[in-house]
Amino acid sequence: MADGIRLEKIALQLGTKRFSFDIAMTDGAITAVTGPSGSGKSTLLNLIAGFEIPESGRILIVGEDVTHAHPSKRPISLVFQDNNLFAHLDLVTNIGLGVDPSLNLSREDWARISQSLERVGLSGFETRKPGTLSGGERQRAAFARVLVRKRPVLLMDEPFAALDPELRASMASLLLDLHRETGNTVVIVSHDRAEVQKLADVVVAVDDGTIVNSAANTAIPYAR
Ligand SMILES: Nc1ncnc2c1ncn2[C@@H]1O[C@H](COP(=O)(O)OP(=O)(O)OP(=O)(O)O)[C@@H](O)[C@H]1O
Repeated sequence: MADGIRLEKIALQLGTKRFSFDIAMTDGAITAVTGPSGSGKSTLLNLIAGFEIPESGRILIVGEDVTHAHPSKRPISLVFQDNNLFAHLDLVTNIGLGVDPSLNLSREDWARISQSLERVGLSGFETRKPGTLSGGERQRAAFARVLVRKRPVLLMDEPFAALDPELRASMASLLLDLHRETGNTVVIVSHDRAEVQKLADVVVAVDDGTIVNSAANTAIPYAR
C-alpha cells in the first residue's frame, strides 16, 4: 500500500535528548502512537508537522518531500494539546481561517462552519473567544476546524484528553466518521488503550526517542 507519511532515517537532537525515526505510515490508515511520557511522541508529530526540522533524513507526505517545508505549506491539519486557536478571534473566524487564511469564504463555507460546530456540540458558541471556553470546549473547537479543512493528513496529539469519557467516545466516533468520509491518513497520540483499540489500524510504540514496535491493531476491525 502507498505511504501517506514516510520518515526516512530522521535524526534530531533537542537539548540532551536524541531522536531517530524511520517509519512509513500507510496512506488512508489511522496510526496510533503510544509510549511513556517523554519518549518522543510529540516530537514525532512535530517533525511531521514541520515544527521541528531534522538534522538529517527526509520526510515525505503523500510522496512529496516536505523535510524543509514550512508547516503552513504541508498538506496537514492539526489538533495539538494547545489547540492552536487564535485567542483574539471568535470561533467562527478561527474555524474560517482553517478553510481559507484570507477568509474569502462563500455562504456554503460559512454553513459548513456552523455545521462543524454543531457536530462537536458547540452550536451557539460561534461568537465566543477561545479564552471563554473550557479546555474540553477548546479541544472540540479545534476538532471542528479539522472537520471543515479536510486535508489528506490529520495529526492529533492527545486531542480528547480534556474530555469526560462519554464526550471522548463521541469525539472518537466523529473522528472515525470523518476518516470514513475522507479516507484521510491520521496519526493520533493517545494514552487511552480503549481509544487506541477503537480507532487504530496500526499501533506504533515509541520509547527513548525511537520507534520500538509497529504492528497492526489486533482488535477486530469490524468492531470499530
Ligand atoms: N526543545 C527541547 N529542548 C530540550 N528537550 C526537549 C525539547 N523538546 C522536547 N524535549 C525533551 O524530549 C523528550 C521527548 O519529548 P516529547 O514531548 O516528544 O515526549 P512525549 O512522548 O510526547 O511525552 P508526553 O507523553 O509527556 O507528552 C522529553 O524528555 C522532553 O523533555
